This record gives sequence, C-alpha cells and structure tokens, in this order.
Amino acid sequence: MVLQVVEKFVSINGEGRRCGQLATFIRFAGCNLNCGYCDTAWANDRKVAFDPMTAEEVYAYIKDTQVTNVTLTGGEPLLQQDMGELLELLSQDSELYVEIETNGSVLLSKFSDLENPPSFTMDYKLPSSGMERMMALENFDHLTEKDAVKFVSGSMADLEKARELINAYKLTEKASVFISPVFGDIELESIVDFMKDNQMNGVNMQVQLHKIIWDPNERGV
Ligand SMILES: C[S@@+](CC[C@H](N)C(=O)[O-])C[C@H]1O[C@@H](n2cnc3c(N)ncnc32)[C@H](O)[C@@H]1O
Ligand SMILES: Nc1nc2[nH]cc(C(=O)O)c2c(=O)[nH]1
Ligand code: SF4
Ligand SMILES: [Mg+2]
Repeated sequence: MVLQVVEKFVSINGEGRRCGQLATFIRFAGCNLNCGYCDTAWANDRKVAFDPMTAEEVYAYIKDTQVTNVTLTGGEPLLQQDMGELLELLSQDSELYVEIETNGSVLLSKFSDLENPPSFTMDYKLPSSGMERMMALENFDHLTEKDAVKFVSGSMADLEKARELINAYKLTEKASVFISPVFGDIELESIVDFMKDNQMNGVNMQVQLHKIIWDPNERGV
C-alpha cells in the first residue's frame, strides 16, 4: 500500500492556526468533491502524476526538512488508504505539530481512536462551492480545541450560512473558527463589515498569505 503524493515542499503556512510559520507540506492526489473554486483541481485529476510513498518514506522526508509543523493536504488527504498508518507514525513523534486540511465530507470519527490525534482543519463547504450537500454535520461534534473550522466564502449568502452554523453549533466554543474569501471572488471589506454587523466575536478572518507573496497559481509554495 502506498500514499499518493503529488507534491511536497517547505513554505510558510499561508492559512490556519499556524499561519506565517514554517511548515512542511505533503499534498495527496484525488478528491471526492469538486468545488467550483478549487485552487488545486490539478491534484484531483485522475491522471495526475504522483510519487507512490510509504508512510515511513513520508515520515523520513518530514524529519529531513527539520521543520516541525506539518500540513497534510490535497486533494482530500483523509481518503488515502494508508492515512491511518501515517497519522499513527506522526502521532508518536512529540516534536511534530501535524495539521490536516479536510473537506468536511469525511467522517472525523474514523480517526478518533488515535492517541495523539492531529489538528484537523475542517472546511465546511458553503453554497457557492456547489458541494454543500456533501457535508457531514456530525463532524461538528468531534471537534476539539486543537481543531479549526473554516468557511471559505464567495458571496453574502455564504457568509450568512457560515454565521448560522457558527451560532447553531456554538463553534467558537469548540475550536478555532476562520472565515476566508474565495480568492478574488468577494470584497475583503465586505467580510469585515459582515463580521461587525453580526458581532462575530471569536471568529478569525484570514486571507491566504501565500497567494499574496507568490503568484496565486504558483505550485510548491
Ligand atoms: C485545496 S483544499 C485541500 C484540502 C481539502 N480538500 C479541503 O478542501 O479542505 C485546501 C484549502 O484550500 C481552500 N481553497 C481551495 N480553493 C480556494 C480558493 N480559490 N480560495 C480560497 N481558498 C481555497 C479549501 O477551501 C481548503 O480550505
Ligand atoms: N503556503 C501554503 N500554505 C498553505 N496552507 C494550506 C495550503 C493548502 O493547499 O492546503 C497551503 C499551500 O498550498 N501553501
Ligand atoms: S474538497 Fe478541497 S481539494 Fe476537493 S475540490 Fe474542494 S477544495 Fe478542492
Ligand atoms: Mg492551497
């Protein structure tokens, strides 16, 4: 069994709880969703070239970088058959801080028996993604303070839905909560205005830092 790795690199994390810090990124092939705005759709192409790597090989690469933050992304990383094995291996290394970007459709409960689980950054796919029907709402019950929920918003209707869910599930009490723009699709100021108008205390607005530093279409950064 192997993990299907489409790219691996060191950069600063442009998103999430450790935004701005160095991280080693491992991007895996394939996804079960097809979000209209996906910025890494190339990684989901059935014919994408990948490096078949064992969990031990991925771990060795991570250690070789000497960077202690790790972000597993994709594609949808939790669909990789050997992800359980990789997470087990990573969880035994107390020097590492491991984050997984996941799309909200995969049940997080499948990974809840890990002794030292990674930090899940769970996207909730809002209406403008076209994928909202695929969301597993029960994932909200499995979040801990190590985790994050992210609402990537491309419209006022998206912001409104994010607000409803944050309130209904008391998400700011359970995990870190982020609202981010679909890159280029929504006025940044309108997100701040929306947060002000709705007293969205405890919610973090975040813009993808790597798309400001590098060309937004650049890979491997
Ligand atoms: C490419 S996805 C891979 C991980 C997983 N499939 C998911 O959707 O969370 C990584 C993150 O990039 C975000 N993303 C993808 N395209 C984007 C875009 N055009 N603008 C802003 N964020 C985007 C996703 O919402 C997700 O939070
Ligand atoms: N620098 C940088 N930070 C990131 N944070 C999450 C990413 C992702 O694609 O999941 C990402 C990425 O692709 N690049
Ligand atoms: S779930 Fe993530 S990787 Fe899959 S299409 Fe949506 S943004 Fe892209
Ligand atoms: Mg990205």
